[in-house]
Amino acid sequence: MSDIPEPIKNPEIHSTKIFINNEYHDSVSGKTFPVYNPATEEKIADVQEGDKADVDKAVAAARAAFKLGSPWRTMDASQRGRLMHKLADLIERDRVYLASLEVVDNGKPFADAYDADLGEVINVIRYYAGWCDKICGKTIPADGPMFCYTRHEPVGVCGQIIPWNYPLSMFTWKIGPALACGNTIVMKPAEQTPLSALYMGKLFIEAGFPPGVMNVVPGYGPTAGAAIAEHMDVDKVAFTGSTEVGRIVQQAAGKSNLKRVTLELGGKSPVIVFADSDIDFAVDNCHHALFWNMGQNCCAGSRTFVEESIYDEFVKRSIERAKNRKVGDGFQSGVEQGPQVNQEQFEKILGLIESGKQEGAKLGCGGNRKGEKGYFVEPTVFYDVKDEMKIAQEEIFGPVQSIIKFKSIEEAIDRANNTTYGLAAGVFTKDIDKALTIANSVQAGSVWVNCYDPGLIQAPFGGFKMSGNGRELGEYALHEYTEVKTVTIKLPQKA
Ligand SMILES: NC(=O)C1=CN([C@@H]2O[C@H](COP(=O)(O)OP(=O)(O)OC[C@H]3O[C@@H](n4cnc5c(N)ncnc54)[C@H](O)[C@@H]3O)[C@@H](O)[C@H]2O)C=CC1
Ligand SMILES: O=C(O)C(=O)C[C@H](O)[C@H](O)CO
Repeated sequence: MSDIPEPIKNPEIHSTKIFINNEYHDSVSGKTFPVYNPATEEKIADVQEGDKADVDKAVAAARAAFKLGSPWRTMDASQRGRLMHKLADLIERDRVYLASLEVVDNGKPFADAYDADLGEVINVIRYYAGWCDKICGKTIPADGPMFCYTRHEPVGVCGQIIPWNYPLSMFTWKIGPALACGNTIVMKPAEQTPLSALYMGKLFIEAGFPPGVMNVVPGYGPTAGAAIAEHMDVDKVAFTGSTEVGRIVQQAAGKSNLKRVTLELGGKSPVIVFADSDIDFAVDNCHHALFWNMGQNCCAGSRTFVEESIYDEFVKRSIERAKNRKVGDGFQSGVEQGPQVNQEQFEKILGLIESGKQEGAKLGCGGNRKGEKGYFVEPTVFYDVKDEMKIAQEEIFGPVQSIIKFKSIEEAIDRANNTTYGLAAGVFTKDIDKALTIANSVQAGSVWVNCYDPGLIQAPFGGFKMSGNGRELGEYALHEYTEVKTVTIKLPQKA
């Protein structure tokens, strides 16, 4: 972890308006919506509420910016890279402010926001800045007297709908590859956490991006989000969030203009711990795999499978670790866990904890709200969890660990795969054969061996099965933001 500076405990809110064409606008309807601090339940700001009419304006701006001959379309790719590096410089300059904004808006601990989230944000933009002038087509040895080559062209106007768990990280996972490939963007941040995305508008202006390349429309899902997914002039939509809404977005694309769709959805990711692993190391990693970011992580290790012979000891140590987890306001130093993002998530989690108790899982610790104010949940560990229990099947998205016993590797693989999800998986063992057997057998977009979610921005991330479509991060994400055009030229003769 880098040195963590002092946070700004009461960050001034600079941007609450809709960002279109490098200007801030009021909503067409005149409506606003409130944004709350989940640690205090107090209102932070009223934000302009975007809806279809605002999305139409943003799409028109993005379309104009994408027009052939526009400054963005005629800009050298290397210059796009320089703009992105400038944007990363400005985020670095404002890192403490942006991290503080994430704390008041989302609730996460400042040290995590500053180090992990903002660190990732800056790295992602720099990584994709480097790609801008390295996105190449191929020359193809086609039959006949032909000169055949491909161009990797930008898709066009990209709608991007993001969640609240990593407001600025998810923003940059989406804009990084989209900008590197030369697209224009209409972004809808989550209604719970729009503030950092709106502030980014200022940095886009300062970095020198042409108007209309980046547009941010805050608002609700079924209105502003749906307007993007259904829009006839949006060429691609990228979505991160619940599987339920992912399905709606894909249907909306199918019913409108068949826009390209990439989806990064929920998970119920297994972590398989074999008896030969270093038990303290495995306990600590499985703890972080689940409790990181208050459990609000699409790839949270939410089914901890532990081999029978070490099960009791593993459970005992996991409970001790969870009991020591420091919960509190994200601005307090040393805090590991802040509040859940809002009342809806808080109630969903408490409801699932209740179902675990009712269905007979054993409660090792936690199980309740913490304190009287703010959406804090006690770090909770269930053991003797059975596969058919709701807590082992549904995405909880909260600080609730479920520890499950297994006997053989074959059984562990079958049970790990017995889910509609397929986002990630972890394995802890010192036996390379076991590690590779699991890595080759689990249905998951990412498999981590003796680590969990190391956050490698150079490597692709995405889901098998109902955890999504397409890949984010790394070189793979570039394929999701380009159309391949084949150009064939007839030659007088083959030479
Ligand atoms: N994969 C992930 O990282 C995430 C998973 N989730 C899961 O989803 C559950 C519910 O959380 P929500 O915030 O309700 O997720 P959600 O899927 O409703 O929200 C994600 C984004 O989708 C937008 N949205 C909602 N309805 C839409 C629609 N009809 N058309 C277009 N966009 C729409 C929202 O405004 C937000 O920007 C969580 O408890 C968790 O299990 C939630 C957030 C992130
Ligand atoms: O929750 C999500 O949607 C993510 O993709 C989160 C990533 O795993 C990552 O930890 C974000 O920093």
